[in-house]
Amino acid sequence: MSEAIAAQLPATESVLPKQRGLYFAGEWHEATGARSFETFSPGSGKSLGQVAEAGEADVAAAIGAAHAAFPEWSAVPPLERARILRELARIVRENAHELALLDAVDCGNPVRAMVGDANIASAQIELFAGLVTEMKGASIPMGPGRLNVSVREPLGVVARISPFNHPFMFAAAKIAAPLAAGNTVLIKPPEQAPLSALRLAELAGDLFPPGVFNVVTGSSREVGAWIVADPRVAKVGLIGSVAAGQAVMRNSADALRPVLLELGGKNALIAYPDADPDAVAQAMVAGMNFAWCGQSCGSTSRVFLHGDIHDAVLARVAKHIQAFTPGLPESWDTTMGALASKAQYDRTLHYIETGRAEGATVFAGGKPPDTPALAEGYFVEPTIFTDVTSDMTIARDEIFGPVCSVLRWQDEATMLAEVNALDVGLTCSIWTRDFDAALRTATAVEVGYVWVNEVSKHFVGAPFGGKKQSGIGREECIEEMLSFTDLKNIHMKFAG
Ligand SMILES: NC(=O)c1ccc[n+]([C@@H]2O[C@H](COP(=O)([O-])OP(=O)(O)OC[C@H]3O[C@@H](n4cnc5c(N)ncnc54)[C@H](O)[C@@H]3O)[C@@H](O)[C@H]2O)c1
Repeated sequence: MSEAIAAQLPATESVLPKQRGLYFAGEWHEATGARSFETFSPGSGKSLGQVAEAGEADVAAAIGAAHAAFPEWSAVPPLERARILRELARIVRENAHELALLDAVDCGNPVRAMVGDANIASAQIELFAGLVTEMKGASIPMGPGRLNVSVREPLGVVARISPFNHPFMFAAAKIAAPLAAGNTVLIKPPEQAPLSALRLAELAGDLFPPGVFNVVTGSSREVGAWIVADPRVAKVGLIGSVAAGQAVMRNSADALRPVLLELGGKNALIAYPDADPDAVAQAMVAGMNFAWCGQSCGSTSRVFLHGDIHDAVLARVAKHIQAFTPGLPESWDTTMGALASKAQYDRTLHYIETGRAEGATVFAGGKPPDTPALAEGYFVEPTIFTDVTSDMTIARDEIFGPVCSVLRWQDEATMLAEVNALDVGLTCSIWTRDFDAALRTATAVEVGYVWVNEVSKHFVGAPFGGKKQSGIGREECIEEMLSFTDLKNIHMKFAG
């Protein structure tokens, strides 16, 4: 089976985008001064070529194109916008393997997992295509001869800035809601993995009138900062770290511009004494998203095991963790890829050292693999620390690497206080057969997304987002689309 699919995968060179420039106003542009930066494959260390390095004037030109296209696009009837989005979804689905391979070589995640990403992107685009007529307003009966209506209007230029862990999925899926609502978009893909956004523009850019969909690339955070500084941008949606979210919000203050922020997490998996130890062991591993080296905002990297089942769960973890062995991302059989960059690799190894130094026990992994074929890439084995306490650094910081911390608990109130002690609150996974405990805990945890006897999965249409410093706003649902609209109230009085 896997051989047959591997045979269908195109050669890596053939999936690289030919265009490496900036895409705006429906055309490809060189960056000012023909500046560029090099992008590398984190699995092999090999160069994947040059990509345009946008300067401030280039960013301004791309925003100008999006701004100029807004009146035309916002006037396109909703069902026509939906038709174009469905066409986009079809193109994404038809090219899922090619796009997945491109992401695999550029960001290090395994190709098989990235096919899933492309299909999720497609499903989300279809969701928003189906929601275009739900951009409804309301009316208030104000009496005879009067009509009071509230209408929803698109905002204008929406900027979407994304991180490296799901490059294509974020490029494709995150444009759907703003476009469905009649906004134009500018995307800024991650500096570590910019290629799939360029390929998206190659494949689908001409579906839209010029200026409706635009892409700018760059190797530094400045590019994102220039976007945020431009007063013509009506809303910024950022997926990234808490620090970047704070910067975007701060820099949006002068313009009094709304922001949509999907930021980091240090999420808890909580297992009660009645939970099935094998199911919890499996969930511990699944919740870490080891396929993409734990580089997922929703990863449940703090595992709170009740003392009664602590040892029984750990006794079953090895069996499940075996499913994840670091391998070359472009190989169909690979179940766990490479970290996205040297910075992520160094950061992960640093936290592993810190965990050891602070007295936690390495239960699994804890080092790069010994495989010679992986020596040039940024690979780290799936790592589990036991004997972790809540005051340890590895129990507090988002590592964004394949490192899971296991904590033992006895008293529910103490455990919940520890779960809620951090400034972030994105997801939580609760394992119990006791309905009361499940509901009590789901209510008590200060997060935006809770699973009971499930983990890791997202559900198209269900609101995803964080509380506290994990973000502002919700995505993957109708509220995401409505967040790219504003309400206008119109009161009419008719003669006679
Ligand atoms: N909540 C979610 O849905 C979600 C999903 C994926 C990743 N994340 C988070 O992303 C982080 C990992 O990604 P990262 O290290 O690439 O994040 P990052 O914050 O360093 O970068 C993310 C993006 O923001 C840009 N950026 C950085 N600083 C900026 C600024 N001051 N102004 C404008 N743009 C700026 C970067 O260029 C990049 O495109 C983790 O914290 C992770 O939890 C969150």
